[in-house]
Amino acid sequence: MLAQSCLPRLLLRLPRLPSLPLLPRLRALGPGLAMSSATGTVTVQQPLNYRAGARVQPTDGGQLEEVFEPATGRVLCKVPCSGEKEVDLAVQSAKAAFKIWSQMSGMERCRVMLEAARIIREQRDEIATMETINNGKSIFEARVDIDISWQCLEYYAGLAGSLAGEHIQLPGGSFGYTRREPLGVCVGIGAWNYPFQIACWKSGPALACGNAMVFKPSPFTPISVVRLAEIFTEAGVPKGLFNVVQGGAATGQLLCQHPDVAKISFTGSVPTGMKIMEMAAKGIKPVTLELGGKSPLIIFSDADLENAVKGALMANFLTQGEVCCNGTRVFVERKILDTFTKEVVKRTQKIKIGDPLLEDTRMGALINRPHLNRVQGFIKQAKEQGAEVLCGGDLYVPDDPKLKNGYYMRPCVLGNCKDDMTCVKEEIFGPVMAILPFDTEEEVLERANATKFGLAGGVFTRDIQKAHRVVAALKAGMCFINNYNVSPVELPFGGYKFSGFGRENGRAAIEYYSQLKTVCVEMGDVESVF
Ligand SMILES: NC(=O)c1ccc[n+]([C@@H]2O[C@H](COP(=O)([O-])OP(=O)(O)OC[C@H]3O[C@@H](n4cnc5c(N)ncnc54)[C@H](O)[C@@H]3O)[C@@H](O)[C@H]2O)c1
Ligand SMILES: C[N+](C)(C)CCCC=O
Repeated sequence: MLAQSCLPRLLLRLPRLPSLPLLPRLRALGPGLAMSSATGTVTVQQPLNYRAGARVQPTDGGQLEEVFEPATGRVLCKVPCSGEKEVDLAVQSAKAAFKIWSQMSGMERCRVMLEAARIIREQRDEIATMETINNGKSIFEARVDIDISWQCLEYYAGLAGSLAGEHIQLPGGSFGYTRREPLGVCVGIGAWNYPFQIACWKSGPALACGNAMVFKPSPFTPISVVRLAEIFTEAGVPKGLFNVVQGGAATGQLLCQHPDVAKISFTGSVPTGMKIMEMAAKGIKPVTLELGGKSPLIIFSDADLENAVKGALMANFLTQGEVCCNGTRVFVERKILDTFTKEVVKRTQKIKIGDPLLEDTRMGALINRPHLNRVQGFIKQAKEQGAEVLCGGDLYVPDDPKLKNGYYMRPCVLGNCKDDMTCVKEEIFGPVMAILPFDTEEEVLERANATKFGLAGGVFTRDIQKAHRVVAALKAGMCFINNYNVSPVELPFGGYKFSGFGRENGRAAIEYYSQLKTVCVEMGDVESVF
């Protein structure tokens, strides 16, 4: 399914890289990860904080967070949460590197970032393997994530050399100009569904603009971002430009409240986003919020059915459905409801679930046991409220004994859904699609927009006017016509309403990682009022 739709566009334009000999490939995983390519065999021993160009143990590491391998339920490592002292050391390290990096020309920054992109590309399979082991998504998808990651750094490297202000003529030969300047030390806080990619979506524009960064990944997925930090150092950024602190809410709060932090870029849930915004308000810090969603996907009866069905699966089942912009409310024009539903169910049942490191797996394990239970709870409640489970929704136990404690479930399609059901209103963040029939364009738009969220939306139709009319009326930041969940880094991504504000990717992100200085130049004498 994925191979036929988004991948050619994402990948085929890339020239092939020569494959690397085995030893450098293993070394590329970093000294901390003794890795074979098999699920259930990994150990992580080295420190996962990164400061001043090296892996470090936090000076005041507190509580230990267990990190799981979702495919097996094994503990991969225990990571100490960073305290106030470690957070301060990371910020000071970033502050020192900022002085050097911000004085470099855009072209100099471009070269370093291109080298980082090249290294990621070269080590794509190894990084994807780490991501799969720690997140549970299929290796097939993780490779796409890593491709999007290095493309993001390449894109912002390209912009770094052309960041510029304006020249404005004023009367009498006077003039003004603007300078686009970096903000300083930016904090990135990430969610667990796209650990490496989120770190690149934040560090790419931040570093291109001349900022430094301290990044805190989710405590569930602390592993791959440290590799990104090492790659930046190998590529030639000043030591301390990109630092990693590990921890959960308490560490995140210390970062947000640190007086030397100039900006916060957050990806995560709405409730945490509210707290981040409050902390940012107290420090008058600009903030980017990439939050959750419950996005509509509208299928009109004139759509190409084959594409619409593929689009609905793309909109719901990538990364086990743990995707912020998923089109989980699938509105289907009543005329094609039965045909569409039958086909969607048929293809959903064929999705290969299991060991995420196997090449033919298309759905791996959910992030952890509590989250799997939460998703199961939504399905139970949906049934109680009258929805019909058309397929899946139950736990899946793979035959392979080493996977028996992994967090697997069968992707679920719900029929007989109503707009006021919990499964239709709340973000489930799991592989659960709700199908909702509609009759008219006006009606479906009203219903599609009747949500507090506004991250994404999609429409499938062959009618070009209708397609553009519908997306213009959707109150969502990222809209798709005749596809879903493709993510070219050239396009800005971000939400409306409770889904947040600010943008990642595209030129637009530059606005959120820089500030504008205006310079007014007098060419004549001062005409004083006094
Ligand atoms: N819009 C997007 O681009 C996007 C992308 C991915 C995920 N998401 C959203 O993220 C959510 C799932 O991710 P999650 O469960 O990791 O979210 P979460 O809000 O629980 O945690 C996100 C991050 O915030 C940190 N954090 C938690 N409390 C904090 C606090 N008080 N102060 C500072 N930091 C704090 C966490 O440790 C983690 O690193 C979903 O709602 C999903 O839609 C959005
Ligand atoms: C790469 N995707 C599929 C567009 C996901 C973006 C990040 C949201 O969770």
